[in-house]
Amino acid sequence: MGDDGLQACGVVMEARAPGKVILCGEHAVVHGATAVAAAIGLYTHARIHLLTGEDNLLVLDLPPFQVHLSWPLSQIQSVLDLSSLHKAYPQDVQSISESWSAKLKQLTDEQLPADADKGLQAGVVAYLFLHLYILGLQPTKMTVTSELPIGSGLGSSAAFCVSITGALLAAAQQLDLHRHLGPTEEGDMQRWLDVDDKDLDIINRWAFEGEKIIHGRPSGIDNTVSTFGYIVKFRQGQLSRIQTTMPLNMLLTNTKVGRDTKSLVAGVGARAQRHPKSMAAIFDAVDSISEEVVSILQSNSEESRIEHNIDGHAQSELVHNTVSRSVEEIKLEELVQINQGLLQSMGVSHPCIDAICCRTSKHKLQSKLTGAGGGGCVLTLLPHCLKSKAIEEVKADLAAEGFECFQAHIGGKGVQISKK
Ligand SMILES: Nc1ncnc2c1ncn2[C@@H]1O[C@H](COP(=O)(O)OP(=O)(O)O)[C@@H](O)[C@H]1O
Ligand SMILES: C[C@@](O)(CCOP(=O)(O)O)CC(=O)O
Ligand SMILES: [Mg+2]
Repeated sequence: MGDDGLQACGVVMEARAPGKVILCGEHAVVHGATAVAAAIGLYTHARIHLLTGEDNLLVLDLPPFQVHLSWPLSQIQSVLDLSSLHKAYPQDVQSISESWSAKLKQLTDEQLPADADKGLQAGVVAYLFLHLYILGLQPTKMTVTSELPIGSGLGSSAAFCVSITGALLAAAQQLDLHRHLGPTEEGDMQRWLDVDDKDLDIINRWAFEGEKIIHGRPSGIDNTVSTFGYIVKFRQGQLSRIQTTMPLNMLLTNTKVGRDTKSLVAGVGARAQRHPKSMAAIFDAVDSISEEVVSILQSNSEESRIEHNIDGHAQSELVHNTVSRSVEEIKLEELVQINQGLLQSMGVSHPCIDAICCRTSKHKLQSKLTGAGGGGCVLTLLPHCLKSKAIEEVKADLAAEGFECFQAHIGGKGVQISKK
């Protein structure tokens, strides 16, 4: 018996799914443009315990929200028509119907405290939907923790959907897992297993259905990069992995201004309806930026990183604005600056985001919002030659303004599973 008095039957599965940064193309990607995103080394963990039949409950623990919810299976059965579930099996990905959406909201609202975070309802509805469709009415306890700031543009909603989908499919014994032979991450004693590619596709498609419940109209880029990891180019549901030897270092700064992706995406959609031609031109410009970013990342780095002087002597780096940069870094910084300008035109910047861009530009560094904007996080490109002392100066400058800065590993693996 656990601390909470529940009878776990010994099967525990855990999935971890990374957050992301969008290097270029957020919002425009919802309207069909190309975007480039990378997984970051901050994870959401979903741990599922199968409970014995004595505990006829679905239990959901969300420590970041200090929320503990539990539904008797009999209550769920009395509210929902579960006949559609008999036909469903995990490979057959389904969308939530209007009637299920209304009933799951009702089940959620009965459990959530009156002062609960307003975005939380959608997350809980996504959990109930994914649980009932993937694992059915099996009694379980799911605990979801996260290293990601929630509602800050780092893809916590997608990491939430991907991790719970991974845990549910693992508990349903629907995943082929591979032991990877590489070293475990420093300090991480847990053994993480990679998921077979065909199963990653199923995780991704269910997680997209969860993102739809939370976001309204997601492009799918966040769940895709959280599932598959690495650096991806994404356009209209199609992804391609970007291999690059270019060092991609960035500083992430959290404005700590709360916002939700759903209303920002809806706001851009409304602006596009009011000004279809002008906004289409902006989305086209973003598409060109992303294509250019992809070709920079994929350029034959060693060769093109060498700039030749007029007298024919090669110099490996250019001195641009006092810090040495490769030609690619200069181009990337300009594209980041242009993309931020276009995001401002879409109406998704914020005075705090503008203040961070302004602060970092005083250090000759370029920044843009990442994710939905309206607050949340800003990324700042750090040229590979920038000394750690200079990085500390930028961080101190931003901290003095009340902003929180951090660095994260860029371009790591996607969802992984651990069995206990
Ligand atoms: N660990 C979590 N537990 C519960 N819900 C979560 C968690 N992480 C994300 N969510 C859901 O995702 C929403 C935030 O998503 P969103 O507005 O897209 O911001 P972002 O994805 O940039 O963090 C939350 O309101 C909640 O519904
Ligand atoms: C604005 C958007 O491009 C990214 C949203 O990312 P986030 O939820 O703010 O982490 C929306 C989407 O692509 O689904
Ligand atoms: Mg999100």
